[in-house]
Amino acid sequence: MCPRRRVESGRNRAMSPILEVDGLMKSFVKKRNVFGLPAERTHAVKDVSFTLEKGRTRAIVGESGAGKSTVGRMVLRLAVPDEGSIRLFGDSILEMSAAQARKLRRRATMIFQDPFNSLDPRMLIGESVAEPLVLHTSLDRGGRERKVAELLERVGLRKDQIEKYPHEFSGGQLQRIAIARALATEPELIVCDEPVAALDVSIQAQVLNLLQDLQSERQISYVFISHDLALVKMFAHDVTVMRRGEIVESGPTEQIFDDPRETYTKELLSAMPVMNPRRRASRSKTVVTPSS
Ligand SMILES: Nc1ncnc2c1ncn2[C@@H]1O[C@H](COP(=O)(O)OP(=O)(O)OP(=O)(O)O)[C@@H](O)[C@H]1O
Repeated sequence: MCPRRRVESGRNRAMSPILEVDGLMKSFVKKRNVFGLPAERTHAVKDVSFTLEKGRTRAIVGESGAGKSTVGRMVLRLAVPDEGSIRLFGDSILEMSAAQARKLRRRATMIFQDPFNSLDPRMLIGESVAEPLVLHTSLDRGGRERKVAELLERVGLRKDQIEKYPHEFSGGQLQRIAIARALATEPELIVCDEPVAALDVSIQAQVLNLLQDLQSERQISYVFISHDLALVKMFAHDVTVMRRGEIVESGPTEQIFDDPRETYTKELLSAMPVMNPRRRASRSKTVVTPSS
């Protein structure tokens, strides 16, 4: 079911991070009193720090409500942390003006779990993919049409599908279209929030293979949010395990899967489905080594 991680060169290891997240805190109002003032807060993210290098993938894993999506949204300034700092491409995104943050949308973007919801049902596919080009580039109509055709072809769709609506596609095709749209401005970072969770198992591998190929071609970095450890094992170079807003453990994928330090990580791993239960005992020997 999972794509095979292709072996790449190790040259990125020594690179300085494109993303540095330090001491992030975020709470939400859970309940308000009769005067409308906050009475109870959810501490969604507590002291979260990690880095991500160019061309690499950091998975953020953990059970529902662990704070994974909130971290992903803060990385792109779609949510503002209460405390902490985020440096993206060397700049502090929390200190940027709104105009600078808009420019950042060219270089850093997001793919969501449900591609149908992330595409406007009333817009033709070609229009949806062209939208970021209208917003962020000076390409003229002809240039945009050529770029959209090239993007759709790259993600495995035909040019003639440009003039169709989202409801005419399968879930896997829609996620490919959402990826084409995300690629339009040639981003260097994509936050992928459960990008294949809504897809059939057979389609998950195809979409992840596409993301991996794009990473190899374009040196894109991914923050890969998932609760599916089997996919994370195949796809990520580094893993951050979260629970109740906090980091439990962080490290290279092979260390987290082969030699987890924390009880919670061990529990998560032991709950991981195994294709053939008789191989459970030897699972640690079958870990696919991510590129290093
Ligand atoms: N906009 C919001 N308003 C209020 N509470 C929120 C908001 N966003 C997230 N939360 C709360 O913050 C906590 C963390 O949520 P978050 O969605 O980040 O977790 P998650 O690990 O991504 O979960 P899931 O895998 O279910 O998406 C949860 O308790 C959630 O209810």
